[in-house]
Amino acid sequence: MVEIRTPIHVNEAIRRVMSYAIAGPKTYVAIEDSLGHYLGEDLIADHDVPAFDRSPYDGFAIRAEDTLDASKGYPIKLEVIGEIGAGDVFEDEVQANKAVRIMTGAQIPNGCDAVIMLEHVELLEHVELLEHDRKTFIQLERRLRTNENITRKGEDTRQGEILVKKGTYINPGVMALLATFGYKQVPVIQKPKVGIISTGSELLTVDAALEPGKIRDSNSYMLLGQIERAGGVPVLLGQFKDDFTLCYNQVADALGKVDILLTTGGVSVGDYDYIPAILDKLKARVLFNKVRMRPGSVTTVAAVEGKLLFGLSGNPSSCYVGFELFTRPIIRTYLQSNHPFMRREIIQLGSAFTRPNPFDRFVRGKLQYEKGQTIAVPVGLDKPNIVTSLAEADILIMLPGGGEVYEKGMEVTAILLEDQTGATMDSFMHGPVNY
Ligand SMILES: Nc1nc2c(c(=O)[nH]1)N[C@H]1C(S)=C(S)[C@@H](COP(=O)(O)OP(=O)(O)OC[C@H]3O[C@@H](n4cnc5c(N)ncnc54)[C@H](O)[C@@H]3O)O[C@H]1N2
Ligand code: MOO
Ligand SMILES: [Mg+2]
Repeated sequence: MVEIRTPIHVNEAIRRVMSYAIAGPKTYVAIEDSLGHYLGEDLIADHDVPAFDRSPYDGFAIRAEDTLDASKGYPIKLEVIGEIGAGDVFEDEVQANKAVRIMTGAQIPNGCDAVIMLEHVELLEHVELLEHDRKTFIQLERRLRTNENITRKGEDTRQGEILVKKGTYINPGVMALLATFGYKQVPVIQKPKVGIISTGSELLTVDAALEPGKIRDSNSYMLLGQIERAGGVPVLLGQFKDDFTLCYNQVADALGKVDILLTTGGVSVGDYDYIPAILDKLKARVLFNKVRMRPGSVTTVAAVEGKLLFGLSGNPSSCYVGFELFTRPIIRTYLQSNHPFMRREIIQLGSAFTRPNPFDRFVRGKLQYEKGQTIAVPVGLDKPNIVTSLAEADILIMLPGGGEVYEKGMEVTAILLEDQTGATMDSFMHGPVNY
């Protein structure tokens, strides 16, 4: 007798998986290696930025009050008493009617409260004076306000501000902040090790020549990319033929080596689909083995020895979708991301789906931009065994199950696969459109 499975709603499946989510520990990486990690502590400004008043231009630091009488046709003259490059400090207090030549980024000398750009002054050299007594003057024909052209201390940020919250994805901008505040070593959340086991006697290695009845294992490498995109460290544990003892031993052994384990294939009701029996023998707690979704309805998730084991479908598109919906938020929660779920947006559907489906559909699609409108365009054939559609997909178009048909131009929800901002569990499950 073929086992009859009871399908559960996608949100219920997510809830069950998330009840086993754990947070990973903190560790440190060199700032050079921090891109793509999740920050392990709040990044708090420990000093003002900038830490001193500085010049935004190459020009002359002056005292605004000395320019009160300047106007078009009525120039005033200031004596240039020195020069400061970025990184240098002018030690003396600047007195009335004096100016200091200053470069962009240099600290404003004491006594000065405005900067005039090089292009806005005329430089006068008094050659009639003796060589050793030569003086330089600038002439300007406009009045400057106090603090004009000065980048004020603390303008960018103030000491004590939380600039980046713990659990934020480290992008190049966050790296700039880490460097600004002297983080040679960056506190990050340790990335989870995610093991991949491919099952199937039909599978060939990537470098093998095709043989009758066989296919190359594409799921392992697809999952490798998905794990990295989610922020985990993929661990390829091999591909195994459909042999119960062999697969059981591999799975049991792998559980000790990784934080999260993924298997692909062998999860349905076929004669050689051994994953359910392996879970049984491992005494794993099966959270679900059928979800009201297409593709990926056979996705099975179990908890064993405190770890989650994701029995993903062998069909490439089903495997892909099962990972994104259930494994990705587990990886992101491990990374202590504040937004472990994928962002969803309401977008216009690019083509019609006129055959109703009782299950919720997650159609591979891509964002297309037309005259200021964003359109969710399905890519490739919408079948679970399809691999080619995955290359173009940057969204999953959600089409809720039931009797409904979907016309071109209707508003639907798209899940953004490449976005790093993410979403909370609540906004993912109950966003603007329910499914
Ligand atoms: N009688 C039933 N048959 C099937 C059902 C069902 O409910 N009743 N469910 C179907 C659905 S839906 C799916 S999805 C698949 C799930 O199959 P399995 O997870 O058991 O996977 P396999 O049988 O091992 O393989 C399915 C398919 O995928 C190919 N495959 C497997 N591994 C890889 C890999 N690493 N790289 C690329 N392609 C892979 C494999 O050759 C098969 O074509 O079951 C349906 N059947
Ligand atoms: O699990 Mo299957 O992918 O629903 O097609
Ligand atoms: Mg099967």
